[in-house]
Amino acid sequence: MRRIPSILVTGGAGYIGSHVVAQLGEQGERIVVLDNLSTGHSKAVLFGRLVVGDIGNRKLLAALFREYEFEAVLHFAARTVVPESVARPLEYYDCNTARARTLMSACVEHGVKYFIFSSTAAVYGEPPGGTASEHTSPAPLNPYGRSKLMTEWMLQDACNASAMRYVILRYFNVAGCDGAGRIGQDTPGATHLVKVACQHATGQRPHLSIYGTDYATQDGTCIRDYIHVEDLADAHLQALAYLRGNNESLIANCGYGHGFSVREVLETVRRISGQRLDIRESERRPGDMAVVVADNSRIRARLGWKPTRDDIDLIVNSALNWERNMTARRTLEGMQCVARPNQ
Ligand SMILES: NC(=O)c1ccc[n+]([C@@H]2O[C@H](COP(=O)([O-])OP(=O)(O)OC[C@H]3O[C@@H](n4cnc5c(N)ncnc54)[C@H](O)[C@@H]3O)[C@@H](O)[C@H]2O)c1
Ligand SMILES: O=c1ccn([C@@H]2O[C@H](COP(=O)(O)OP(=O)(O)O[C@H]3O[C@H](CO)[C@H](O)[C@H](O)[C@H]3O)[C@@H](O)[C@H]2O)c(=O)[nH]1
Repeated sequence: MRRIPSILVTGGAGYIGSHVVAQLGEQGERIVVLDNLSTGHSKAVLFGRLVVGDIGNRKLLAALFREYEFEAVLHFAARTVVPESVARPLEYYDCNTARARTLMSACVEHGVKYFIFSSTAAVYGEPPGGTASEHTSPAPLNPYGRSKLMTEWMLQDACNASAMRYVILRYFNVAGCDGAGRIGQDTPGATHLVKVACQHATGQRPHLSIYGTDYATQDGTCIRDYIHVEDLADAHLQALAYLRGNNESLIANCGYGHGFSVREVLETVRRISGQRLDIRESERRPGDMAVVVADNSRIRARLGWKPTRDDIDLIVNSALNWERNMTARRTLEGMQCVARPNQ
């Protein structure tokens, strides 16, 4: 039987993966999404076939690789909540490292050409001076970052020993959603600042906390490099084109190269939403770094990546629109539930 040429996207029902699937689909790529729906949602998969299953399921992988000829694998599937990784480290090493190994092994066995891996700025820990370039030595401070760094190393070793090539993208702080409002960040238990601030501004959380106001920054709060999810999705399409262009494997940071403090982000959410925010100043969150910003010169030079949404107002606006739509949808679903018994 002739295998169907396709691209495999693991975790494609999740926040970032679903945005990449949308862009790949719009470009006419044939896609198979493999997702166990632990934090993802089937309705977020706008293109391609969704296979509900786990990246660690060897039998399922064997069946998929028998049916499809995967030219490339884009690997998003992971556990992603840092405090949870501290409390339950072995679950993170299992999902992010051990199961990734099972996936990689199937890729090498079946001659996948390209592997694009979702890594994280968390591999840098606290970069000296606050800015991380790909030359900065990785020094992750939590099990999440370590589980991703181990997978980077495993991927590099697997590619060195085979014909597979990789792009490892180290994302900084991802926020915002699809410009058309079809998909967004719907990850249960998300702890990301922009997400929780927009949830508060739309009445889904009673208050907000600033974790630490005594950092050595201008206003005492932590600084991060917030990147719009659609600019990040562009980087994946460019990474795929780069690998198809017969270029060598690459590690690249994905961030804008400048940051905003927690207070600046919250002030933006207040201004754009027009809502008064109930903000409480709390203790530092364990494991937080004062400043984490990307040196993005490599991704610009090597992938030709030119972000077009480097605007905190735009990021917050799109995240707010998503939360408003979600709230409206839930209200409607609630009304339908109430209406049904009387029908
Ligand atoms: N969100 C961020 O700010 C951020 C920053 C840096 C890196 N990343 C990385 O980006 C990737 C995507 O993150 P996200 O924010 O979209 O998270 P997410 O939780 O929304 O998406 C992860 C997806 O993977 C699926 N999944 C998890 N374990 C699986 C498994 N064993 N088998 C199959 N599917 C599985 C989930 O159901 C979900 O759909 C992750 O690898 C994460 O480490 C995210
Ligand atoms: O309710 C909140 C949530 C966050 N913060 C602060 O806001 C900043 C950003 O926190 P996020 O949780 O949004 O993001 P992190 O920088 O902790 O980590 C995120 O970005 C990292 C990359 O830098 C990793 O990829 C990680 O997976 C992802 O959660 C931190 O100083 C945090 O203390 C608050 O003050 N209040």
